[in-house]
Amino acid sequence: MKVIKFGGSSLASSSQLQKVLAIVEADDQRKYVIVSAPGKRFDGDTKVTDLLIQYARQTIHHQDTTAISTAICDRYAEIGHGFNVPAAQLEPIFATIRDLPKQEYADNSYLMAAFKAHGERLNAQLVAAVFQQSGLNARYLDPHDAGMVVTDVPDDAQIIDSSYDRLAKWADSDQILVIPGFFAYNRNGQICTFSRGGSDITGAIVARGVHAERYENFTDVDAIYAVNPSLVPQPAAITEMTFREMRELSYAGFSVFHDEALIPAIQGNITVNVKNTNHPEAPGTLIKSTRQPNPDYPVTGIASSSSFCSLYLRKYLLNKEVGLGRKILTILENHHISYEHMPSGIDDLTIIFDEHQLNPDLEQTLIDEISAAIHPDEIHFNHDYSILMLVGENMRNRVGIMSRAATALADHNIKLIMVNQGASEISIMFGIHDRDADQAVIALYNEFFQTAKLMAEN
Ligand SMILES: Nc1ncnc2c1ncn2[C@@H]1O[C@H](COP(=O)(O)OP(=O)(O)O)[C@@H](O)[C@H]1O
Ligand SMILES: N[C@@H](CC(=O)OP(=O)(O)O)C(=O)O
Repeated sequence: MKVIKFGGSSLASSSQLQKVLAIVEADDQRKYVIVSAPGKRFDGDTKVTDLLIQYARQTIHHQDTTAISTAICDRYAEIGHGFNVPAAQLEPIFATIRDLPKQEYADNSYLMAAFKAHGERLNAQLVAAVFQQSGLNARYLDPHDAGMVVTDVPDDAQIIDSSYDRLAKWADSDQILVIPGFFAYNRNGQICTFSRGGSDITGAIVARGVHAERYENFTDVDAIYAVNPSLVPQPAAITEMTFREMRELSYAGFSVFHDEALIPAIQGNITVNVKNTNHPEAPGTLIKSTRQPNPDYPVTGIASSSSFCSLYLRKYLLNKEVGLGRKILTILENHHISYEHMPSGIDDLTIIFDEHQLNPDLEQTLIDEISAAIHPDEIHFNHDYSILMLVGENMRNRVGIMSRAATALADHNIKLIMVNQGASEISIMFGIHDRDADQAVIALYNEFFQTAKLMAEN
């Protein structure tokens, strides 16, 4: 049995859904179909999830929502009309969209979560109707009925482990189950979503729950490439990579697959196959527990992400002060803030955060409270901060990778603000300025892929 997830780009229009239908029909092992909300049809288009976010904001601010709700209905109408779905089946979808503001929500964060989740929920209902009309034995399965219960964080929920036993009851389904991605319910029955891009997470959870042999993740690229293809034309395609490699790369910017989706796949040891809806015969990329090393390429992938910021603090004799780390971490904990990394020196400490957790007021509060607690000689936030990651299982036993990387970056005059090697055996992390990020990825790609290619050819 396979779990198969289609991203927003694969479901953006009726012509894309035709391809999805053909893919599902082509393999009777594809029994669990996870769907995202309709995504972008062309460059500059808006994803339905983003339209729903606008709709939620206008509702919260008591603005006129006629235009935005019509725009959302139109996206479902185009898909439904493309398959001649009867009005009797489309009308409840439109009514649900129009009635979203009339429902009761505990507060605005649950309102936002419920609005966003309807992108997936209504699309899964529509896709199930299209499948049935095309003769497939398919039905919609709501995350509630599937048994998926998540933590009570409306926009960044985590699956609760007991969900897996309930999901197991759906194993070996005869029917094709069409399940919306991206959301589930907390213990009070309220909708909470995963973080953005989280339909990948639903797919991995269902794959683990029903003990799938494979999790196929269909998107709009032929493979996961060694670098983001928007930076380098036709970069090297990765045919196989390990879970650990992909987790580090997706965390640092490979948006093609959500980093949190790897955890259920690892726990269930389920091979993930990233494939292209527009080119399903291409083998795509396999993500699995182990892989064959290729000695010519010590590096598997290079990623960068600007969604980080750092808090720098200097205090003389920082290394001698007992309890300093605890005082800082307690302040962060009191504000429900997690940190990503914390490299330290003799007198200096840098704490790297996911920028989305912070805002100017909170930053000032943190500076004030940390200053009162430890009296630093210098303390400030730095937002011009990107993380650059060089990842590869083969780096583990190789000498000189750091030297090659640092030289390639220096040759392009790229300043290193932070270097972190050692915490992970399979990656090197650099902190650099945002403005250098793209050039840094290209410089490292040329060093580790173009040079290796030339050597292999000669
Ligand atoms: N290393 C990479 N390899 C392939 N695609 C990547 C990579 N890094 C970023 N991407 C981007 O990820 C996109 C696919 O992810 P996403 O937009 O979330 O698709 P979907 O709509 O299927 O969920 C690709 O179109 C590409 O622009
Ligand atoms: N629709 C949600 C969840 C998701 O996973 O979407 P996509 O598969 O289009 O990345 C989002 O935009 O965040």
